[in-house]
Amino acid sequence: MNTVLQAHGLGKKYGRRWALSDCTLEVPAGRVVGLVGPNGAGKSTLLNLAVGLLTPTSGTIEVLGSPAGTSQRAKIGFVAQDTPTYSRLSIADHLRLGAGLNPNWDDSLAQARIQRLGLNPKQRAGRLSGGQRAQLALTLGISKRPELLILDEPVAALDPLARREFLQDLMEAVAEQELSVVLSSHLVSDVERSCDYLVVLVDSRVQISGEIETLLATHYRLSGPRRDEKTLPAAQHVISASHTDRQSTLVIRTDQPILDPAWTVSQLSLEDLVLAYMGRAVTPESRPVLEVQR
Ligand SMILES: Nc1ncnc2c1ncn2[C@@H]1O[C@H](COP(=O)(O)OP(=O)(O)OP(=O)(O)O)[C@@H](O)[C@H]1O
Repeated sequence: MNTVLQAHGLGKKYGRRWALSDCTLEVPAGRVVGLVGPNGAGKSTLLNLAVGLLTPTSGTIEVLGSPAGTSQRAKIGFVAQDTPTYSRLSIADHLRLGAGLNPNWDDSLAQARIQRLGLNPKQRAGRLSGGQRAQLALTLGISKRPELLILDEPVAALDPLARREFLQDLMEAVAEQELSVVLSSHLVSDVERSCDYLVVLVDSRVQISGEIETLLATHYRLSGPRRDEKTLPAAQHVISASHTDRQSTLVIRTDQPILDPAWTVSQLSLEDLVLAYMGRAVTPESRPVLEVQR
């Protein structure tokens, strides 16, 4: 498998607290990866380690086949969570800076995007709205023609229409430039719309990662008469369980047919699947990374 991002036992500690720990992950090339998880799960920490802005306390991380670090920067486009821009510089200044700093800079792409967005190149970045700033940051990220684009909650500040346009632009860039993308988001609907690969990070650990299509085809909701989940066949891995006096509802992962007629079996939406993993307490048993690929 050709990977753009590979982490083994990766950890980052601030003082005595682990922001990310024991993170093992492989992200294949050519994907648009959605990284989701609750606040404080470690998403930004993972992305900052990937772009070399942080150094690991433990473990390793490789990006595009080499250890993450400064030598990789030209190949990676990064839009940080707060979409940093220089408030006193104009949009045109930002594009000039981009051209000066990036060997593969595509100026016609950058100019065309700014024009299509209806932004005035003379406008100072400090005067742009949050959404416009995010669009400028995306333009800078895409126009350096990276092999990997990493976006940390790029749409958080955008209204629903601007969000949709932003993601459409991103999809176009993916189709035109053959780049891989990793984006973190709290909005599963956005991930569903734009991503084909999912990583769920909870409490600094990867809970599941895999192709979204495969994940949806291997997870089910079972409901039926109350039952102890320990009595399920070994091939049915329980992700979440809730019980009333008479009824049990389980989310399970399996690649085998479900034969027990006592269960009513239904498919999960991506949101249900994410919530099932997000709600899971991190216990020693839930720690192994579940990698689902076909
Ligand atoms: N510079 C820092 N110093 C100390 N602790 C930090 C620092 N940066 C992050 N942390 C802690 O590390 C943990 C992971 O933070 P991180 O920002 O990676 O989470 P996140 O998943 O991106 O969260 P969110 O969805 O809220 O943006 C949190 O508990 C956070 O408080």
